[in-house]
Amino acid sequence: MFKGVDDFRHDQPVRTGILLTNLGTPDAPTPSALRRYLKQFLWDPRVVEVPRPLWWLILHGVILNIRPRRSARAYRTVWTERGSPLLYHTQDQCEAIRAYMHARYGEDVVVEFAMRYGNPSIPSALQKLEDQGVRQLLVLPLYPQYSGATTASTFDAIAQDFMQRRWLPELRLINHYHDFAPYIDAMAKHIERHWAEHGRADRILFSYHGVPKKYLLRGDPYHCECFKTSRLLAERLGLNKDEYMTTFQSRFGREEWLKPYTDHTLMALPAAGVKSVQMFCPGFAADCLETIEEIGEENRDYFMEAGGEDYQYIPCLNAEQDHVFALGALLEQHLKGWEPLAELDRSATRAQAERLGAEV
Ligand SMILES: C=CC1=C(C)c2cc3[nH]c(cc4nc(cc5[nH]c(cc1n2)c(C)c5CCC(=O)O)C(CCC(=O)O)=C4C)c(C)c3C=C
Ligand SMILES: [Fe+2]
Ligand SMILES: [Fe+2]
Repeated sequence: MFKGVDDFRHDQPVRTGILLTNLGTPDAPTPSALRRYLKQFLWDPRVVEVPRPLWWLILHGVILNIRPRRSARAYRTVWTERGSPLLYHTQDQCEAIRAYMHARYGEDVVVEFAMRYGNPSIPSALQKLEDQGVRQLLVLPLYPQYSGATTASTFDAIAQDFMQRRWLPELRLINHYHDFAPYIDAMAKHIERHWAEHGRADRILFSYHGVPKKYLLRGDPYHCECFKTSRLLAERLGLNKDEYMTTFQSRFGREEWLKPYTDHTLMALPAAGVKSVQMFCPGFAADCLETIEEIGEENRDYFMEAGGEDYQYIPCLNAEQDHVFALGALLEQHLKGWEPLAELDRSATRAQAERLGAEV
């Protein structure tokens, strides 16, 4: 009940909200759903840095007439009963992190997820959080390496939604976690488990989504952060320089992208005596079209046709427990400054977690 001018909304609990985001995926593996998705995605000036009148003509005149049908065919090969892999892995991650936070902070922290393009949209998730009384908002874009094309674009979408709102929450956006020790460790353990089961290969390739080379020349730190993740992961795994490589996948269009290219590298390796490879994608928090179909299938063919003998794809961390703990630790590090969570973190948390049965 409203009691006075200094007591506005006193009866609502003040909550901290966590918003997990990923890139997004079409609603269905059909040309019409792909057209809708690609139209929103490829019109984002953070993704395609081509001057607008010209890009509108290319997008509407060429790309949206060809690509939706081709991409729909690719999406059909990865689609499941639960829909797109990117969507259901993100759903699972959200549920696991919600359980993690609930065990520690009870009702004081709420967790939702959203997609930058497509559904569930960022505005719909922000509305859900506002409806739950969120006054402090921590956003974690599930991109370990920062890029303007991904992390900054997520910020744009939040800022655009905020333009329609009167009472903004406190906002913190996690920029990147490419060198966060628990994330490196979760990947290393995941790869070691694969080695324990399948043995090792001549070489392991760490393949990251590419961006046009001009983004690097214009100051985007993405390239550097990918190489740093690879180095830290290799150090943690005890790999020599000739036992691993960093490569870039998923080119789009004709211009030069970050090199070395994953596909060209795989075509050249057998002739250089590398007959077995293992592929891992440290930049993808969840398996999606670009990992399952492009790395798991398409690139396998390039390597085998060039004379390769053994090709293994190591899946992403998805909702694995070590990953959830790493992301949970990352979020908690960023929650620290926010009262009363700092208090809760020290004393009440343990008792609360016990009372709630510590689901995680
Ligand atoms: C056109 C330029 C593109 C840039 C730049 C780009 C950067 C970029 N993308 C990811 C992560 C993902 N991309 C995914 C799919 C995808 N990416 C592009 C284009 C660019 N990406 C397209 C056209 C598509 C759609 C699929 C297709 O038609 O080929 C996905 C998978 C989505 C899914 O539904 O499974 C992810 C994830 C990053 C991290 C990044 C820059 C660092
Ligand atoms: Fe992409
Ligand atoms: Fe692709």
